[in-house]
Amino acid sequence: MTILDKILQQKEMEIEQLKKQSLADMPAEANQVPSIAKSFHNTERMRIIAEIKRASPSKGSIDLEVDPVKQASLYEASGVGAISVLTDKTFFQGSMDDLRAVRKAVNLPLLCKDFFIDKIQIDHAKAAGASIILLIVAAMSPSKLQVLNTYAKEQGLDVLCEVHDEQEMTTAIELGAGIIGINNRNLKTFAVDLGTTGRLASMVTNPDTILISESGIQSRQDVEQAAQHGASAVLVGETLMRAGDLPGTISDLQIPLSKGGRSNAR
Ligand SMILES: O=C(O)c1ccccc1NCC(=O)[C@H](O)[C@H](O)COP(=O)(O)O
Repeated sequence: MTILDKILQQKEMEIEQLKKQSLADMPAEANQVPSIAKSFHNTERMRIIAEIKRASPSKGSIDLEVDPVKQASLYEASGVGAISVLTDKTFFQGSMDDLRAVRKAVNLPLLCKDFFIDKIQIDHAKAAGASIILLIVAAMSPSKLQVLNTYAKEQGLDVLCEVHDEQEMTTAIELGAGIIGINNRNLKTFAVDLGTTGRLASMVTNPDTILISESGIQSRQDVEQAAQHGASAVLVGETLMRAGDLPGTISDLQIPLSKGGRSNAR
């Protein structure tokens, strides 16, 4: 059984519990933040989606003591374009409370980074203040992907559709995904290959698609490589969680996109 299979098995159990809980909605104004779909278009510099990541299956503990509000506020002050909050408890030591607290502290788009396989999870993410949710193509059938994608959009949420191989990219394109995350990490083996972004990005012909390179980004050189392939954003977790000089590290990664981002890049 792969780690992704184990995570999804755990999610099935959590979903049963979620169905028994009632939802306390966030105040409507809490979700009045610019959407990634709008703010990442025609960007003149690489947008950073900075992740709050206490631990992970591949790396174990990263920073178990992190204060998510303090970290998110530092990210915002450093000029990131969005914040990703890992809300999974079992494998990443995160929580929906983290997302809720961060929502109250910053005025940026928030990605609820979890393993969505049911509408009820989308309801909870929205209630906690998410502006965008993650749909991992490898985690479900194309028909379920379509159902959850439609449902999230009906709730006013953006969707980050995550792919790792050619077949998944074909599924994302057929879905009409406007925001595609190319995960450089294989979620079954943990192997990271930054070349994944280049390989899969070349399949995307719609110049309006926002491409995000995810995982394993450590340096300005890595970001330059992602930019060459049309990415206008990078999702960075561990490197920022461990950075000694957070503003300096973020500034270093925000490279200029000379042609004004992907829409003008082809
Ligand atoms: O990070 C993991 O070990 C992992 C394992 C299994 C499923 C998902 C996993 N990570 C989620 C992510 O997508 C990353 O946290 C995110 O892309 C940032 O990656 P990094 O910059 O390498 O911390």
